[in-house]
Amino acid sequence: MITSTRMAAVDRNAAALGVGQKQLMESSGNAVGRVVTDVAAPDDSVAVVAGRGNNGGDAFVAARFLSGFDVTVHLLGRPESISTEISRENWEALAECELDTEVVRDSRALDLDDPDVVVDALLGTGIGGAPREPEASAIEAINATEATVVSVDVPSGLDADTGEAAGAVVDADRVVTFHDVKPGLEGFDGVTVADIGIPEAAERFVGPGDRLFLSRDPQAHKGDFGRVTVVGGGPYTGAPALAAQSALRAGADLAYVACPEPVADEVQGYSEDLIVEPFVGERLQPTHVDDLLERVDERDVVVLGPGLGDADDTRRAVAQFLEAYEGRAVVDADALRAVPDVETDATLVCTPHQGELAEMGGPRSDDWEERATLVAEFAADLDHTLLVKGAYDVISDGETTRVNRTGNPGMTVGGTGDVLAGATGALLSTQDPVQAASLGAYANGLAGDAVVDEQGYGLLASDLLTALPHALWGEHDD
Ligand SMILES: NC(=O)C1=CN([C@@H]2O[C@H](COP(=O)(O)OP(=O)(O)OC[C@H]3O[C@@H](n4cnc5c(N)ncnc54)[C@H](O)[C@@H]3O)[C@@H](O)[C@H]2O)[C@H](O)CC1
Ligand SMILES: [K+]
Repeated sequence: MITSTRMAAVDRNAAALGVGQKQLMESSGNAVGRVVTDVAAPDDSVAVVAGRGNNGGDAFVAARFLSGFDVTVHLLGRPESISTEISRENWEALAECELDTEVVRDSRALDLDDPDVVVDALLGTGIGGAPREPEASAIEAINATEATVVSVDVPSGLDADTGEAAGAVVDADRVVTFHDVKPGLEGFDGVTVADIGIPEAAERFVGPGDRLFLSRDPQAHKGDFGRVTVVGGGPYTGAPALAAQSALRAGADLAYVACPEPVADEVQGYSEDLIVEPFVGERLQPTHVDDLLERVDERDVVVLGPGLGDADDTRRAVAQFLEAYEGRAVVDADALRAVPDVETDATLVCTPHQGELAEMGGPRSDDWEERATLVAEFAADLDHTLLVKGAYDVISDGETTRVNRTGNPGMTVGGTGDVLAGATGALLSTQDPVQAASLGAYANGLAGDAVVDEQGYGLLASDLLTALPHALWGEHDD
């Protein structure tokens, strides 16, 4: 089962791995051609009804695999309005090959001429809202025929994620969908899921396509993108400041730092963008927990751990906080070792390096594939999401397992883990835990790669802060 955003992300990741959209379109079209050949009788007439997006492009390709039939390709709309290069190229190839094509400028002129088979390629996963004209009338025209209807990817008019039809929808006999079944097709008969050659790596490895999950709604207002509270500091002051600044750089609207009084001025000194909320005493202690829980109750995410130190009473405070907290939290550094022993309703993303994972009772393996399997098993036992840092970061909640390959040896410098924790915290306010951790690891590593490309090694964790926004939202030529 795959949602349309995840499908678009996998598509994009496949392209970044060198398997481009045009290759996928060729495979999609070939799969459609095979199913039509299956359902049609020799000499059947086939009417291909295509839209201006890649759904139509798939059908232009399919037409080339139907040479044994009497095929007419009807393009709904002007060729110059075909919305993608790869679709336009496939349309032009049909004309060059003198295949029977017709440009339908006005849907009333769409004459399907009573075909035996219709290939419905008007609208696929790119649909937005109820079908407008001329697609709406074309859908009615298709439904008015006696033909066997084969829909490309999804019946035109259907929302691939919800299975709802906001308006007209094609009454399909068969559906040829690509790569994985779409949620909206559940319960449909006659669905063929075609493998179109998307490499498993396009799903396994975090890539540029994963950034499609980030969106900034222009109607947004303060706080929509997360109020993040870093609970840290004590023996160390840089760590909570890095984590909080990183949360802002990764899109949080507000970053608070709850830290011991004696270091509050120092933490504030790092950046005026932080809202520092000191608690009395040298370090986090159980007496602070109730007030802390109250403070974070109205906020989105807590980042627990940077610079906390591992005094016994601090460890007890961490455990007590986690047991009572029911929100979303990133748990890092000294706070990690409390996790295996606490019962909590909180949604946690734990970000250990391999040494910290071992201290949590987790597995060790230098082989990333074996580590991915072992981490998934441990995450399932813990019932939380793990982001295990390494040359290959492994992210898993026990169900979904991703691997991130961005980053470089320059990032072993102190503080990069604090930056990762803060960025992941910001993302956790709008993304599901595995996606937040995947994007956090990807962006942190990409930022590190950008800094090292620019200046060579000698990277400072604070250098990542300025590179993070581009890593998440910038245009990349990958
Ligand atoms: N990996 C894969 O799954 C692949 C899928 N392929 C095919 O690509 C389509 C998605 O293509 P896309 O260009 O994003 O959009 P569509 O063709 O589905 O439709 C967009 C097209 O239609 C217009 N439009 C949008 N909403 C409406 C509406 N409500 N009324 C009228 N017209 C509308 C819009 O302007 C565009 O012109 C996917 O389904 C697969 O078939 C790739 O071929 C290969 C890999
Ligand atoms: K379709």
